[in-house]
Formats: sequence, structure tokens, C-alpha cells
Amino acid sequence: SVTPDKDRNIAHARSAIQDAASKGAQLVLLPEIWNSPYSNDSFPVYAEDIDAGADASPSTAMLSELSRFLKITIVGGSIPELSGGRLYNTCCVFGTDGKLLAKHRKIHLFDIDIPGKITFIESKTLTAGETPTIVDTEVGRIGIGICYDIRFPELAMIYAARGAHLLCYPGAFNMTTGPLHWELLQRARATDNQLYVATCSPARDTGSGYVAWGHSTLVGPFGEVLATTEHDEAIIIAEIDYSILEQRRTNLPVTKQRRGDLYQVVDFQRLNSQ
Ligand SMILES: NC(=O)CCC(=O)C(=O)O
Repeated sequence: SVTPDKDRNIAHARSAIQDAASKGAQLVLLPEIWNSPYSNDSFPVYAEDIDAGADASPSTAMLSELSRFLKITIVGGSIPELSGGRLYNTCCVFGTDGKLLAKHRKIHLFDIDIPGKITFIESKTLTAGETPTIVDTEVGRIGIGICYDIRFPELAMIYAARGAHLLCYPGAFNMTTGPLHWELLQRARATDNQLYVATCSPARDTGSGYVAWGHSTLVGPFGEVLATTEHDEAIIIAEIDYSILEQRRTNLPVTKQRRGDLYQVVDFQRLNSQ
């Protein structure tokens, strides 16, 4: 659960990570924007300069300290990041030695308008990241996306082509699209690419300005839901077995059967702007 009290959010995340590690977790995934309310008003207020050291970024300092102390890998959800006068929605990945292994800035900003249901324009305050992020960790090769990034299959395909075993998407889907799309998209990304997909959402708070759908989930390479939860705060723990990736890919060899001679992913926007 996320509140307007940043210190409390950091302390709360710390104890949840400790709890998960004490139950055997070797990899911990946190939600999107876990140190701040999810709102354009809050992002500038709660933002941290991640590259400027522990004092400037108490949220990531805590993640680094805990990953080293507990010897676990942490995919640290996301926090608002201030860098070079710009704000980003940023996920930091820490290795078992506490070192920052990767930083993913949300590539696709959540700008949608479904009248009467949900309007959110992240680009009012945030700048989009410019690079896909794939990272080698002690618990496998992980591709990172943040929430709305999951809607773009090309990103997941790139990660799969680069040998990812697992895709991690911290996310905070909403009450309109969440029921229809959240699980569907995770299962689609996992099935298309025959790999694991893990998501982590903030718990639902009906009193907040943005109400999250919740339902953090782990999906396996056959599109099967291996673990999930409802919308209240919870820690879910599940086993990931990478040895079945090869088996799934042998059983159902879609990668080898792809007809690259007939179709390829083309960036139409870039083509049209040339
Ligand atoms: N924070 C987000 O990117 C939300 C994405 C979302 O709700 C969607 O429908 O997509």
C-alpha cells in the first residue's frame, strides 16, 4: 500500500522486502510508484535524483542496502526520478551486492482519455525514457517495462530475442482497463514470447485520486497464471523454473516457425517521419 507519507512508504517497503526475503524470495519486485501517490501533482514533489547518492535518493538507498544485506535481487518497482531538470518514471534493479545493475525509464508514457472513465496524461510532468532495459542478474536475464510499457508487444519481443527469461512490469492499472486488460496482457506477453512475466501493483486505495486495480501476478511461459492476488496488500511468492523454458519452446516452436520472410516489425512512425 502507498500513502502520501514518503517516509512511511519507504519503511513499509523495507519491511515487506524483509518479510519476502525471510520467506525465501531471491528476487523481489515492487509496484509502480511505490514511494509517492500516483499523480502528476505528486511526481515533482516526491522525485529523487537517483544518480546523486544516498542522501538525494532515500528510496533507492534503502533498496541498495537491503539487496546487499539480504543478498537478494530487487527489481525496485518505480519512483519519480529527477534528472537534468526532467522527471521520469524509473525502475532501478539492484544485484545481490547492492549495486545498481540497471535503470529503466518508462518508455511509453500513460496518456489516455476514456471519457467519463479514466483520463491520465503522464506527459504533463514526465519525460519518456529512450532505451529498452535488459539486465543480467543472479536470478536470470530480466527485461524491464513499467505498466503501460506492457501494451507494446514489440518491447517484449525485443527482450525475448535478446534472451530474457523473465519480464518484470511494475504497474498500476486502473479500474476501467484493469479488469479487462491487466491479466490478458501479461498472459499474452508470456505466451507470445514463451517466458515468465511478473507484475506488481500497489494495493487498491479507493480514497486516493488514482485507484489502482491491484492483482499482482506471476505468469509462466505457457500463459499459465502461477500466482496472483486480489487488490488488498499482500506478498505473493512463487517458484520460477527456467528449465521449462526450453521445453516449452521445443514443444511449441513458434520462434523457429516465424515467417520473417513474410512479415517483420516495422516502426511506421519513424518511417513516416523520415
Ligand atoms: N500507470 C500506467 O501506466 C497505467 C496503465 C494502464 O492503466 C493501462 O490501461 O494501460
